[in-house]
Amino acid sequence: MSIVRIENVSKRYRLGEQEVAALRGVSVSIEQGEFVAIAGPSGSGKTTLLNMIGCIDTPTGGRVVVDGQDVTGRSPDQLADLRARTLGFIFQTFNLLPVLSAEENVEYPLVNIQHLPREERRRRVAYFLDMVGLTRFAKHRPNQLSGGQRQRVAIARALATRPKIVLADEPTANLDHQSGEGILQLMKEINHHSGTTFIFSTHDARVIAMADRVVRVSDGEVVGEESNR
Ligand SMILES: Nc1ncnc2c1ncn2[C@@H]1O[C@H](COP(=O)(O)OP(=O)(O)OP(=O)(O)O)[C@@H](O)[C@H]1O
Repeated sequence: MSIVRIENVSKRYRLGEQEVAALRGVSVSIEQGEFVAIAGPSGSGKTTLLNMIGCIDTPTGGRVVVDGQDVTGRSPDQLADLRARTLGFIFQTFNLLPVLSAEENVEYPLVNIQHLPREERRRRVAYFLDMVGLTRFAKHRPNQLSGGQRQRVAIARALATRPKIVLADEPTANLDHQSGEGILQLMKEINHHSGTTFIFSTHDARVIAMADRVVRVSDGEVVGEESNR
C-alpha cells in the first residue's frame, strides 16, 4: 500500500481578479521508505504539492490519501491530528524557535503528546541530537549555530515524534553546497537506516542526483519520473 497517493489533484489560487493554477491534475504515489525528490523550477508547484501531502492546504479537486486516510473533507482538527501523528516537517528557513536551545527545539513537538513521560522525552531528544551529530551543541541557541547545524536541529525535531513521513521543502536552499550535500547525505542515511519516508523539493541538480527517485514538475504538472537506484 502506498503511504501517499495523490490522485488527479488540482489547486487553484485566486489572486484578486486572477486565478493561478498551481497544480493541474497531478497524480503520484509514494511507497513507504522511499527517498523522493520533487524537482522543478521556481513556481512549478513543488511547495503546493508538498502542502497537499502535508495536509497544510486542501486541493481544489482530486484526492489526497496519506497513510491510508483520505484527507479530503477532513476537519482542521482531524488534519492537525494526522499531521502530528504521521508527518514531520523541515523548512528552507529552518524555522527554529530563536529563544530555545537546540535540545529544547527538538523537545518542543513532544511536549503536546499525551502520555509521553518526561524521561522518554529527554531520552528521545538525546537520541536524535546524537543522530544528527549535535550532542555537543545541545545547549546552543539557533543564532549560535551554523546554517547546516540549524538544519540538523530541524531534522532531529522532525524525527522526534517518529513520523512515517518527513516532508522537506527546499531543505538545502539556504545552505552552501557542501552543507547542503551533508544535510542530504544525513537525510539519506536516516532514510536507509530507519525506513522513514522522505519527500523533499529542490531545484538544485546536485541534490536531485542524490534522490532515489525524482518526480519532475513543471507548470503545475508532473512531466517525468526517474529512478536513480
Ligand atoms: N497562496 C497563494 N496565492 C496565490 N498564488 C499562489 C499561492 N501559493 C502559490 N501560488 C502560485 O502557485 C504557483 C506554484 O507555486 P509554488 O510555491 O508551489 O511553486 P514552487 O515550485 O514551490 O516555487 P519555488 O521553487 O519558487 O518555491 C506559482 O505561480 C505561485 O505564484
